[in-house]
Amino acid sequence: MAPKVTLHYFNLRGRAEPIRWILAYSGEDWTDHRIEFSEWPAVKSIPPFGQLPYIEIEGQTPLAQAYAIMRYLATQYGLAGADEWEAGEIDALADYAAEANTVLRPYAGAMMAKDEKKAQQIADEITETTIKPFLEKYEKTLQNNQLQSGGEFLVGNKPSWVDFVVVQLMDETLRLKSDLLEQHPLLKGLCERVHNLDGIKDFLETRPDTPL
Ligand SMILES: N[C@@H](CCC(=O)N[C@@H](CS)C(=O)NCC(=O)O)C(=O)O
Repeated sequence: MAPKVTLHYFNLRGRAEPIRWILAYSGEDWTDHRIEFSEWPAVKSIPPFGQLPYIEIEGQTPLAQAYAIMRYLATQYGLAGADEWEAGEIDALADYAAEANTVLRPYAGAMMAKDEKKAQQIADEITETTIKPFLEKYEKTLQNNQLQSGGEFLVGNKPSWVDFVVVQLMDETLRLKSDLLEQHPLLKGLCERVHNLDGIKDFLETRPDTPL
């Protein structure tokens, strides 16, 4: 039996959500520890860089930084590509998604400040401009991968952690604009496939409803 993982994050989807999907997919027992904002000042000194998310695994020192955590867990659970080249391709697509997530951050800031008018204004702007090129690139990646390897995921012919990162990004942008994927059928199909993977389907049905 693999040592049990505890994931610490706020009670939000945010940076932890694709980590949760990796853990849910793994079929292993894990703990989804959600920290309230009121508790945070008292525990901020615990994680390595004073930030969330971080994970604890029995017998190890804590591991922080969302992408480092995902890479580590994905390697444990067969979600990090078939070889080192695929692992590199996965990293590249994940780093590209990190840029798209940066675009979404002002929206998250406005939501956290409970300024819904400003959040809506930001959502309208970014969905009309900055998000579209990301969608086009991911749609093209899926098209190329289908031609090259017959795969229905972003890299190779099985799911990897970057599928989870990109589908979460799609989920978040769909909350801003519900018809965003109408012109991107392959991305829409990827979202459905990932949402229905073993472990992830159950997790999505039972996760807490949070604003971000
Ligand atoms: N590069 C880090 C960034 C982590 C980060 O900014 N975490 C935020 C929450 S999303 C946080 O801990 N904020 C509270 C604080 O810094 O006190 C990662 O990807 O994990």
